[in-house]
Amino acid sequence: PGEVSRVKDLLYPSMAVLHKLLSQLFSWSGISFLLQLMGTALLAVVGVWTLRLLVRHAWYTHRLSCFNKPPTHSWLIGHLGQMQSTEEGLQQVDELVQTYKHSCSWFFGPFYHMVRVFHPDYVKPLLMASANITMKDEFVYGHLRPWLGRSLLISNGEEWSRKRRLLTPAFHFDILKNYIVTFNSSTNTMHNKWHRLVAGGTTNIEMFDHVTLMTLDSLLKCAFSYQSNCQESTSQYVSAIMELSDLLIDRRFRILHQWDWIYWKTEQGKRFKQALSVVHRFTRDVVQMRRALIDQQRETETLTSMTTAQQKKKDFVDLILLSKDEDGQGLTDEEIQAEANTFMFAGHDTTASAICWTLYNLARHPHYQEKCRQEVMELMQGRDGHEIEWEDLSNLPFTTMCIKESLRLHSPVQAVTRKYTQDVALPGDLTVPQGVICLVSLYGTHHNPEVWTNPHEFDPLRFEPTNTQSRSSHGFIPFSSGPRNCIGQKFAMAELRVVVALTLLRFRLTPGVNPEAGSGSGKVRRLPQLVLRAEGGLWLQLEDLNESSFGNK
Ligand code: HEM
Repeated sequence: PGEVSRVKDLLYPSMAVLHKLLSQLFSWSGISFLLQLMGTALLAVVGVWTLRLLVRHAWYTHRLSCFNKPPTHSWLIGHLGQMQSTEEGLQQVDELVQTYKHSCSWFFGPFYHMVRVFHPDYVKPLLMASANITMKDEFVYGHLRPWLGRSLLISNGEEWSRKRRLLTPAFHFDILKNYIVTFNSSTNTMHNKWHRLVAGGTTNIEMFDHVTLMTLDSLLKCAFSYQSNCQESTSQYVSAIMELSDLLIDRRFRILHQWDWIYWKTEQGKRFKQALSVVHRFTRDVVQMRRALIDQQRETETLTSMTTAQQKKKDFVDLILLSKDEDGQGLTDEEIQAEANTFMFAGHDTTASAICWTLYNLARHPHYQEKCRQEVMELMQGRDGHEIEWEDLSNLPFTTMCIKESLRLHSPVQAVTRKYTQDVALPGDLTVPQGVICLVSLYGTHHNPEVWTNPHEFDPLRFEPTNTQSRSSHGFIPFSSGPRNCIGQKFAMAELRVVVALTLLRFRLTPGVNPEAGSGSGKVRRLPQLVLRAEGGLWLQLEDLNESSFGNK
């Protein structure tokens, strides 16, 4: 009882103080005091935040004053809203290139400053800068993170460099050789569909629908050895990938959807999450299954037979599962899933866009189309059937020139963005300050009249070896360049050559008509989204040059 009364003695005074304080707070004067306190705190936070923004703004305005700045709508919002993902947006880039020749500064008021670069001499120091100081910005790449995790495309620094070392062997020529059979068979499936459509009287065909399914089909076989049959019937995984790509584009144009906490509550955010769960479940299951298989083989097989088993493995997931760094460490299952998702994301739309625009350019230039066809026919002379082999790829020089010219004129990727942790010096005493977003315009560089005469004309002869020697190394950069260039470029170039060669062997192409646009001018309006597309699709007329069907059905 003595202890209890001591505790009571101690507690009662403090309880009394607490009671007084609470009653004061909950009295009218207390509430108003509390509100005043909160209001002052809020004002202080907003004040500090605004001051920080103003100082940052003044700092970047000063540092970027060496760059030309196109006129803005207002001092507050700057160029916000002036960059459009439309045909007009691309024409605006042409105007910037005409006017400013190499670079200009840009201001997405009230927060973001940007440097836009579109001349090879200015692009080069930025793309060739060490990967240690190069960063992918969350502002631009952040929306990809829920899908791609911390993968090669969006990671930075040491994490990126380790992943790049581990993944590079998967794109070695010796590995890519094995995929040629897949490129042939996926193309055959697409051509058999075209063959049936033409036989049934449908000759006007939208290319992106068909070619995107074909590139997804072939990537699924190369990445996961998965026979999705997605060109012939609906695949839940493929539909989910397409949904994710569409939703990413949609999100770009909705200001409120930029904040995750708002986005995930919207109808689009919920659809994104749903599609994400389909895609992630698929990749997780494949990786876990393969890991189990490899572990099982390790246990049961001798070292020699293991080597043979390893050699037999051909798909990306197997190769990545087996790759180890200098310390004998490989990637975790989560990391492998992220990379597999990235290959699917980065590889299907880009290659589809490149194929569609190449076919479109050849349709518009029948003499070049015929020259390519002759080249392919000579190559295939005396052979049974149509099968492009690895060794054939280097024997298609003119077709390759047409593909490259198409990649210049209609680059699938319009621009890449970077940030640097140090200042980067450009020619003419210009400096890109650390932390500022740099938009390297692949489109602008490829259409810069200082580099290319008549840049809007399709002229494959630009890529004749004698003509390429005198050109700047950074005038042609569809796969970007430097340490963060495209890891899949040889894969893509091989697939492009197989698809274009087989298509020309089997079909004659002429410009088609978008049925919804009616019989208007037929002028194609470019649509720069995640990759370059065409408004209302890209329509071509097909004439079947062969009676029978092709290869696998
Ligand atoms: C014609 C087809 C393709 C084009 C035009 C293309 C273009 C590009 C470009 C411009 C970049 C740099 C992106 C940036 O810096 O933000 C890039 C990066 C990348 N690409 Fe491709 N790509 C193509 C096909 C592929 C394929 C088939 C794959 C995989 C199978 C692939 C995988 C990647 C990856 C993983 C990166 C990130 C590399 C890194 O940061 O280390 N790409 N691609």
